Amino acid sequence: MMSCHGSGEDLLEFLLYMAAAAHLDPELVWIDGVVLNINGEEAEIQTSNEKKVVSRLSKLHPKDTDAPTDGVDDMTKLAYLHEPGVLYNLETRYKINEIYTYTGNILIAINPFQNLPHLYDAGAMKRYKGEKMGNLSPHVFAIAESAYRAMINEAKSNSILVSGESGAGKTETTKMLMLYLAYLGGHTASEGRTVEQQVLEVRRLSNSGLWLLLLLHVWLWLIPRPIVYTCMLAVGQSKNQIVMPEKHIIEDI
Ligand SMILES: Nc1ncnc2c1ncn2[C@@H]1O[C@H](COP(=O)(O)OP(=O)(O)OP(=O)(O)O)[C@@H](O)[C@H]1O
Repeated sequence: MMSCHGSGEDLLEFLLYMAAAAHLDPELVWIDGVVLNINGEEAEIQTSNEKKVVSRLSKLHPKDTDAPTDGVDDMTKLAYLHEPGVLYNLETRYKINEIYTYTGNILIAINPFQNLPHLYDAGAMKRYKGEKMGNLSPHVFAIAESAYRAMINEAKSNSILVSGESGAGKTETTKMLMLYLAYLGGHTASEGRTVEQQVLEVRRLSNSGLWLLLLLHVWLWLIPRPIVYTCMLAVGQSKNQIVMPEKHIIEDI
């Protein structure tokens, strides 16, 4: 919690908070506002939707007033890392069609529910090729690039974990990953099909692949537990992660 010091004017200027907002509007989880007065453990707040509310100080979270108006591309750059701060940053970026944001080396992707072809065209793939993660704006291609380079440099298999609720965009994201990996693999034809065609054909198997995974999962529950834990650990240790936040959380900001 930000400390309160200085004159009354300082208070207005410095104490910007986000308040739990469910009691203002059931659609909202958090809302930003300015603290007008503090009385003991309670604060009077002017919210950004022009309402005055009283909230307990313990329910307020400091807002990062130094963050750029269009948000930060990596959550680790936020001065305060708390739930409303993270959601506010994602929402700010989403409004300007920046659907990707890093948290360290994890990529958070938000479903744009619209086509953004400029994000995935040949020019974009060319830009990300050979670039280290973090040199360019957050992108699913940067994750694929980093996984691919690590695989080549360490001469070991690599994996990318894509997780999120149903409809969050996992399939679309996986398509983009495969598109980029196919691009890196070159376009040399083998058995009459280019690498790109072959990789994209694998994509069509993905739904039946999911059923196989489900069967594997059921089977794993029938065999001794240590084996199950080993498999889960292997997934948990994947360095390249893409997380798709649940839709309702983003919509509730
Ligand atoms: N990056 C994106 N660009 C444009 N549209 C997208 C993107 N990601 C998702 N969408 C849209 O959202 C829809 C749902 O996405 P998708 O099928 O990838 O979700 P999913 O997480 O795989 O869902 P499920 O787990 O139910 O299979 C897509 O059909 C597409 O219309």
